[in-house]
Amino acid sequence: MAETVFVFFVEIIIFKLKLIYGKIGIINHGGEVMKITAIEMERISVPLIRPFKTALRTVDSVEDVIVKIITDTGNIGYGEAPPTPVITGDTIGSIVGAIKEVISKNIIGMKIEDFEEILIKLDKCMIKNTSAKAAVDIALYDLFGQLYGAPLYKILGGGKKELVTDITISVNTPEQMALDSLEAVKKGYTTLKIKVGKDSEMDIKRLKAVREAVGEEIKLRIDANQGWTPKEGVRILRKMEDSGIDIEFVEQPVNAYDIDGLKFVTDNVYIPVMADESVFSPKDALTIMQKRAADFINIKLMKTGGIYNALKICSLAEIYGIQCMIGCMLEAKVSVTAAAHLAAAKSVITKVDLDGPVLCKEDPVTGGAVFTESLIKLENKPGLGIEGIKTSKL
Ligand SMILES: C[C@H](N)C(=O)N[C@@H](CCC(=O)O)C(=O)O
Ligand SMILES: [Mg+2]
Repeated sequence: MAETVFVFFVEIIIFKLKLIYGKIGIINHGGEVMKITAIEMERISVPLIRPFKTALRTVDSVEDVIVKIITDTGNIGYGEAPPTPVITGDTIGSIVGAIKEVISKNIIGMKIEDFEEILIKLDKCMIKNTSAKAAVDIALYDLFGQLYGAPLYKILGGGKKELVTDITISVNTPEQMALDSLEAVKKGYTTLKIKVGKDSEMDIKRLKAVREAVGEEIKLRIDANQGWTPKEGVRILRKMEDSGIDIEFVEQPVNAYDIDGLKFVTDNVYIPVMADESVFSPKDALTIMQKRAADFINIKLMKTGGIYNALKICSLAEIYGIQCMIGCMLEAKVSVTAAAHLAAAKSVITKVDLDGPVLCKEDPVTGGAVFTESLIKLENKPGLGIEGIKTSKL
């Protein structure tokens, strides 16, 4: 414990020194290559304010792997990956195994200066394992920002410094969901993401109760997390339309692999449909866009394997004229900061579901973006601006 706290403070001091000396030109990365010398992994365990419940699972805490990419210049790039077995298939063990046994062996010794080469290596060195790849990709982008002394959103071409996120209301009884929604609105949230997909008749009652509680001004988006069959989805959504409950969009009404079923829902309701679990790779996104199987795409770094592939989905969405949401799993501030930088840089990302950090009881991360309920503010520090993380050993 004492050792972890010591390392934490030393990391903060090193970071501050780099900021000071970087500013007055003593550290000039202009001529440096920044070689990767090691990849270390630790973990964070953060209790949630309340249980997070979806049609797929119930979780009480964030249990994520923290990745630190160490370089010969003393710079550290930070990344993070949550185990989300029901969506990505990844566990703590699989994330750690993929990084230790495959990814590290492929990228240690490479230069951050040769950025695209490293990202291609990372993408190609193994299939699947998108959470492990995302954690490493995020740490690489952090270092890339540090190498050129600019915050990631600027490196990605963006100028926006603030975002507004929704907050998720877990699936519970209609009464409980109405109370939770009201509490969120009192905290300043203007958009709520309502979890449904468990018992279709009850879902309509849930939505009615929430709408009654929060009034007409609050935007409601719903997420069924694959909970309905295509016909069931159409029936429920039409009932919602008929009862006049205004819904911004519905996320992933049907099974992730049922693209025809997703299209069936999209074609048969007015409420716009967003693909979430159906889209991991840019190829998945392209299929959805070509088939017009959904109206929107939810981009999550843990599904794409990081920013490198997320950018490709953004480009496809620009070409096809499809708006995207940036989402997250149960993630703390490191990976959600990376997602916020991406969203700030891409105007095709018009919707934000980055509530991971505000669902947590504690914040183990110093630095990064500032999360104040619905408001996310990006800092002007190099890369992600992470200063230190209270971690424990794996
Ligand atoms: C946390 C975020 N608002 C969210 O709902 N993300 C996922 C589910 C994440 C999980 O189960 O860890 C989603 O389906 O959009
Ligand atoms: Mg979803």
